Amino acid sequence: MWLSVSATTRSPRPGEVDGLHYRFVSHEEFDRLVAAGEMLEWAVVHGQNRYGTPRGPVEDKIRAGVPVLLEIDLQGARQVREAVQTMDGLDACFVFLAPPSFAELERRLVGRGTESAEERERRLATARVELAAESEFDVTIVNDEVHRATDELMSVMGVPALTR
Ligand SMILES: Nc1ncnc2c1ncn2[C@@H]1O[C@H](COP(=O)(O)OP(=O)(O)OP(=O)(O)O)[C@@H](O)[C@H]1O
Ligand SMILES: Nc1nc2c(ncn2[C@@H]2O[C@H](COP(=O)(O)O)[C@@H](O)[C@H]2O)c(=O)[nH]1
Repeated sequence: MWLSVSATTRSPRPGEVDGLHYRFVSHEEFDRLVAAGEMLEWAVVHGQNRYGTPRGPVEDKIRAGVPVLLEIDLQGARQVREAVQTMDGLDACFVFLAPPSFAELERRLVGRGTESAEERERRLATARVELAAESEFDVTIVNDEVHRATDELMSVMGVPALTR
């Protein structure tokens, strides 16, 4: 399994590494990637920053027969659903990763401590919109205990559970 590294115009949080967590790019570079058709999908997420999936590495992995995981928002998932329909023989499964409850989602976001109260409210508003779209997805996995949820995701993807 290969986890795609997204490009984003968001600034890195402490501890985030360019090329590992994201490719942190300027607005100009993001514009260039979009104009050159190098994004499989992209969206403005939480009404603020742009995030997108670089097309090349995903296509390389698919050609090599490696299952690819995209961790993207609802708008991106809708774009990928459209794109997949035009790609012969490609199989995609759309997984909705749900929090155990809205209160727990809020508690975790507060615990992460990376946003201002205003920014957090924006993210919670996005979460409400996304939770309302759960039925668009093929499978829901509840992110209660991280290792259990990861194992369930690996099972959906048909790959052996990660060794820990
Ligand atoms: N299963 C879990 N158990 C406990 N804490 C979790 C679990 N999953 C995620 N968290 C914590 O919740 C916080 C938010 O998770 P994450 O950073 O993955 O956000 P996100 O889903 O990408 O949401 P956003 O789009 O707002 O960033 C993080 O501090 C993360 O460590
Ligand atoms: N459409 C896309 N959405 C993406 C991509 N990478 C991440 N995301 C979404 O953004 C939020 C916010 O991320 P954060 O790192 O600022 O907390 C994340 O939860 C995803 O839903 C992408 O490539 N395309």
